[in-house]
Amino acid sequence: MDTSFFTAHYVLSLTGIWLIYKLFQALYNVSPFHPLSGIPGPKLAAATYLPEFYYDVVKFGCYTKEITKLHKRYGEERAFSYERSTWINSMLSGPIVRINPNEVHCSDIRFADEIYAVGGRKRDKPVHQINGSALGKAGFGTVDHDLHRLRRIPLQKFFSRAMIARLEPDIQVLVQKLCNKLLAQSGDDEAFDITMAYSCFTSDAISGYSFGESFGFLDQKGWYPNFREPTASILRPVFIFRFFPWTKASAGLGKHLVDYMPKDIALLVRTLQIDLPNKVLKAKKDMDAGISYDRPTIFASLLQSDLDILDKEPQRLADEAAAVVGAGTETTSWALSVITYHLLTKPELLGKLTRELNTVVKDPKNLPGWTVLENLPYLGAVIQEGLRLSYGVSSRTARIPTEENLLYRGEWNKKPIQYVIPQGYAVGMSAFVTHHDERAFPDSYVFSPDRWLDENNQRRKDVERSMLAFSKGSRSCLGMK
Ligand code: HEM
Repeated sequence: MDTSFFTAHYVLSLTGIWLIYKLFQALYNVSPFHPLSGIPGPKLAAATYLPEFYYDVVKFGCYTKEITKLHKRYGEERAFSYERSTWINSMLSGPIVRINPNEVHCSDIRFADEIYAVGGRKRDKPVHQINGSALGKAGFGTVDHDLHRLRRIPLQKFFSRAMIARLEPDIQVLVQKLCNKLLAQSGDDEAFDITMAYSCFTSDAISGYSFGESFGFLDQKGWYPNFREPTASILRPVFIFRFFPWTKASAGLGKHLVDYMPKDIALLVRTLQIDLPNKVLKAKKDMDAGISYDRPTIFASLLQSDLDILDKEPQRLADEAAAVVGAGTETTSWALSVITYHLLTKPELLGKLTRELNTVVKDPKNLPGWTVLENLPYLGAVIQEGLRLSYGVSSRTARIPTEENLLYRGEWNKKPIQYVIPQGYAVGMSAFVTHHDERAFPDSYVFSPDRWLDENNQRRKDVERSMLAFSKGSRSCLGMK
């Protein structure tokens, strides 16, 4: 018998053993012995990752919509209607569903502070989720609670309200530049894509603040290149990375292939993989030579922090910087685009906002400070509504309570319900699901800033509590201010 027979036999045996192992694993996952066995949800999702794979990888990023349906399906209860003399489905939606063998999804905002806890309550990020990020060494992509905390502290100082307040004059200069360019363009008859304009603006603002030098996208003629499309392109394989983490190695090859990529993707890859690591080295050199700057860059702040020496290694700091660019630019520019779209298509809302702004803006070329603007109720409401309908991170973001079980108590269909989410298992929420909870946001697809204000034109704290745009707790957005 030849060696190819033995090789085929060996491969088939290994495949068989693997399939039997997977079968037993699936049986255990749906058995009463599994710690999540008490949580409602489809059996196939409890047994395997196949439904998530199908909706997120094959149908590309559709599992969130499917999760919305699961909340509806597993919240329905049959009740007899005496009026209609028939059985009907009642109950709005089930608050807790099992969406894969090791993860639970929640649609009840009242439970958010338990999931995304603060203080000493430890919350890891699930490895399955982090696998999707090519920035494993950034705080954003850190699994372990304690390590994440250490990495977050210096960034938290860098993005504090006081530090951001010092940035205000620079932002005003950029806003003026943006407005001048938009006004100049509005004279032309040609339509243009406002999301590109905002992407240029947010990239310039964040790079100027974080790296001491702006990318300069607003200075170029027109709006291209910018990082909007390239960011979408490099985020596309996220779901494949999640299921096949070894494919992430391909992300590191980018810098060797820049000469063969489309111009804008090459620019982003060069910035993230070549320019940012070089900036770290320069910041280190400057620091060693005793050179300091009026306003520190993100790298100088991290290098001067109490982080472990290994955590100050150039590639990790470059990952941290790339995470800030990734997390901050497209979220913010998309929120601005959503707001712009709704204001331009609803002149009555634009009129109301303009009237309010006119009470404080005497000269459009000399805008009042944020301390004045933040007191305008309708402006605040427009921003909140834009954040709600732009979702920020629309897909789910989960946490693992590593040292405590979480107890969900609620009342559904006038009956008390209770679930225990055992420690070590992931539980998450999605802005897309939460922001369309009709109990908190009636007619949730309608852009309606008034929902954020009460009859006295004051902010409605109860509605604000239902918002998940910046996530919550110890890993919430650092750029919120
Ligand atoms: C409309 C604007 C923004 C929205 C809606 C938003 C939303 C979010 C959300 C939902 C998270 C949590 C993600 C998770 O749980 O995995 C997050 C994290 C983060 N955001 Fe933002 N973000 C915005 C702007 C910014 C800006 C301007 C910056 C910085 C310049 C920034 C930096 C970060 C960082 C560094 C993290 C990771 C925090 C950590 O893991 O400790 N974000 N953001």
